[in-house]
Amino acid sequence: MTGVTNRSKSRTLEKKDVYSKSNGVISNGFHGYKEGYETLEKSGVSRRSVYLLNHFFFPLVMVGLTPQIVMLFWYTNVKFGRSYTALITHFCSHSVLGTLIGMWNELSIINTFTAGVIFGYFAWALFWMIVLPGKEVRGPVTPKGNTPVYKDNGFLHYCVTMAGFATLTTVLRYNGLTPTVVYDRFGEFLAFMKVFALCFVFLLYIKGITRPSTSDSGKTGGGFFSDYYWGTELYPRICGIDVKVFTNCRFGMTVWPLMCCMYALKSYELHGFVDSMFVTTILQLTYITKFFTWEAGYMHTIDIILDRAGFYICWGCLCWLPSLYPSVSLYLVSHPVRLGTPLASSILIVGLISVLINYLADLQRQDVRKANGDCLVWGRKPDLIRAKYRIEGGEVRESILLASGWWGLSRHFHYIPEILLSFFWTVTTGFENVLPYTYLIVLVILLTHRSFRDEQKCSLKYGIYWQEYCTKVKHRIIPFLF
Ligand SMILES: NC(=O)C1=CN([C@@H]2O[C@H](COP(=O)(O)OP(=O)(O)OC[C@H]3O[C@@H](n4cnc5c(N)ncnc54)[C@H](OP(=O)(O)O)[C@@H]3O)[C@@H](O)[C@H]2O)C=CC1
Ligand SMILES: CC(C)CCC[C@@H](C)[C@H]1CC[C@H]2C3=CC=C4C[C@@H](O)CC[C@]4(C)[C@H]3CC[C@]12C
Repeated sequence: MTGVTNRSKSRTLEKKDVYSKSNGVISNGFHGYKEGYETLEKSGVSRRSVYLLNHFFFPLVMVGLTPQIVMLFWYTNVKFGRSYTALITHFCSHSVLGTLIGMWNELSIINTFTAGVIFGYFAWALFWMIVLPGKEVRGPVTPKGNTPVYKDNGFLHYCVTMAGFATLTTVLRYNGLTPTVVYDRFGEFLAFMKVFALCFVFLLYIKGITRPSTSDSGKTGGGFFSDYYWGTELYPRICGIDVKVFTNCRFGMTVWPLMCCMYALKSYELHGFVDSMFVTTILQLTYITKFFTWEAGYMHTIDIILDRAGFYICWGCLCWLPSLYPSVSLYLVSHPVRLGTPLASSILIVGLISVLINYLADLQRQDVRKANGDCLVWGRKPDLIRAKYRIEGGEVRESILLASGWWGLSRHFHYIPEILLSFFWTVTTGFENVLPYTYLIVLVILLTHRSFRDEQKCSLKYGIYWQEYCTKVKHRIIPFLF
């Protein structure tokens, strides 16, 4: 072990001069637009066009389209027999605008029941977020040199909320009621959340400019749409509550399992026990439980350290996530599939193995850093790169890049079990319809895009040390292929 550490140290010294010339300064959260220009300029695209594309058209298109997509996705589920073909045929005969107007006319967005349930849940989540105990954990140092501190009570919060839901369900059923009313009126919930979240993100935009919580804030320099989409603050806190922890973990990631349970219950009310629903529910709940046991690790991912609290992250977790992530369960409520015990248990087993691999990979890089490299990886001394980087102000820090174990197979190997897992929880629906595969398709796009964004960030942060990692571990996601 010492050998590895010493070797790394001397390598670092050899590189000192090169490092100071390399671009070792951490990106300030603006997603490396400068590098984007340079690459595109080389290919003949003018700086002005790239600027407009990155700062104006892309955010504008995303802010304009994704809220409609969320609603249309739900509408296809309930109105068009879960068929994209039927939706497109309707577009052709009634126009897209006509379809959207028809959809909105069917919804009463402002109703006290929907608002009551949503704000009731907010109050519940905030209450437990504040009162539940948790170890103090420190996030990574920010580009401006701040170190955010979190209370690690996510797993407890998850347990309390699931127990609360079980109790509420029992009480309601005892009185002849059911929580599956959320399934019946999901369109209203979604419409309310969509509008609420758009306004909330606007308030965050204003807050980031006028009353930021920390120095990791400010405009992106790309105009209103860029600021609204990417956010104006990295770690906004309101009355001590961390906004991103709330939107991502206490809302998005907690509402997802609640909805899975609600859909499973609805399916049970309609069809009795259905094995496909059972398998998909167990796989999703296992994945989410895994997330909460590792929540402190999530504080080191680009969602938290790079992405600001804007439309992408906050609207995404308040609206996109509850609509899309549990959608396989939603589909199975009206399309129950009987798999039979051998097939159901095979899917369950391979799905659980996928969660385990994904978990072990995330844990491995975390453990190696915690032990400062003084540990074994797959029974051997780890292959490490002690990468230096500079934070704003010039201070140099060091971080470990693991180049063996899961992180030696490819640079984002853990995305493979993540994708396989969602394939397994989706394949329970069979191959009749493409609609339940929407989440899987979006996930593949999201993770591929994320791998590029992350590598751009790491390359900016670590300079030649990142190049060294890329030389050692040649492939991005799929070993020997990509
Ligand atoms: N279902 C979904 O929608 C999604 C799920 N996920 C899942 O979330 C989890 C975390 O996501 P992930 O994309 O990994 O998070 P991140 O992309 O944020 O993690 C990447 C970070 O890890 C550090 N890192 C990169 N390579 C190494 C290495 N070789 N050794 C040590 N540290 C390294 C770098 O941060 P540093 O600056 O600290 O060096 C890098 O920025 C995964 O399990 C993923 O599958 C992710 C995205 C979407
Ligand atoms: C606006 C939209 C087009 C896009 C919104 C995307 C976000 C909702 C998602 C982007 C990254 C996602 C996540 C990253 C990592 C995670 C860890 C994993 O273990 C659980 C899931 C998740 C929290 C996941 C949640 C959705 C995103 C934030």
